[in-house]
Amino acid sequence: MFKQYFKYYKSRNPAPDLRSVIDLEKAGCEKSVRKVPLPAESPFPSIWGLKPSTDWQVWEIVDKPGLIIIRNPFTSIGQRFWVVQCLRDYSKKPNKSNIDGLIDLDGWWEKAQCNKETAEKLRWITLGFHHNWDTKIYSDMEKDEFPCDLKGMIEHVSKVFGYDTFQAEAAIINYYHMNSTLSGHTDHSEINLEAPLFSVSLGQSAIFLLGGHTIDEKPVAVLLRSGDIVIMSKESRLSYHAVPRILKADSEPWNSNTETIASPARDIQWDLFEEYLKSSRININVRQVLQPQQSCLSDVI
Ligand SMILES: O=C(O)CCC(=O)C(=O)O
Ligand SMILES: [Fe+2]
Repeated sequence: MFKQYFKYYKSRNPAPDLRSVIDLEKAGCEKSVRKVPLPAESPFPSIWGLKPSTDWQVWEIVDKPGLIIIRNPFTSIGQRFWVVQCLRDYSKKPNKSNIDGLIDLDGWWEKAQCNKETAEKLRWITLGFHHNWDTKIYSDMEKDEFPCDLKGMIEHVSKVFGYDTFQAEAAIINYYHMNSTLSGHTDHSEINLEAPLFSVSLGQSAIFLLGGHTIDEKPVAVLLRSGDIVIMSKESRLSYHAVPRILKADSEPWNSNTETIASPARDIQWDLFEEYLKSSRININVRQVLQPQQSCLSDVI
């Protein structure tokens, strides 16, 4: 069932009918989603490029309890900040990437300016506890410091939802281009599977499929736009999911209200990042690995 839907949405010829994709900006999605209220008097201010949480619009997919979507809670400058971090800063050692051994990661962003092929070669990097794609087992030996800005932003979001003890300990940054897909999988390598998973979309849009705990369950398809944050919690934490298609964005929230974008954000060569973003989507996928009482994997619980 899951695979059939993946193939359907991936297909170029014939192109899929997108009418049953849940689009939070379209009237008619009310039956598929319910609004999640946040505390009215939120003590959470505007930081990390996010608007104050009182301005966030939060939805839960009715058929997939625990699948929460925050509709772009970022300011325009906030989106730009995280794009720059993902392209220029996190793409440096000691972070690991799919281009290790092929291209010097430290020089990737500079090289990417002159060569589109080099730009498109970077598909993922890992931060903190490095995800091992072969064994799917995290290790204390394969761990680097988690960037404190990303930790700050994600833990801020987690607190708004009452996950006061959530610790951002591992992240995968996925770099997609217009023909990229991510096939169906579950994320189950973490010791702590009660902690939710936070997933930030930037740049071009995507169809996100979320099924159930087996591949036999019918998935829902949701349109994710730049800035949207998906939280996979509760029943949805261990559900199959995939990205069968990248779609051209119908708006560029990283460019709205740019007159208010002051230096130093103006000083960085934003046009280079903007060029990359025209045909790319970036996804920041953040997890807690350890149980609250653990300080490393070898701590017995
Ligand atoms: O790109 C996405 O929205 C999802 C990425 C994902 O599922 C993963 O990195 O495990
Ligand atoms: Fe995933």
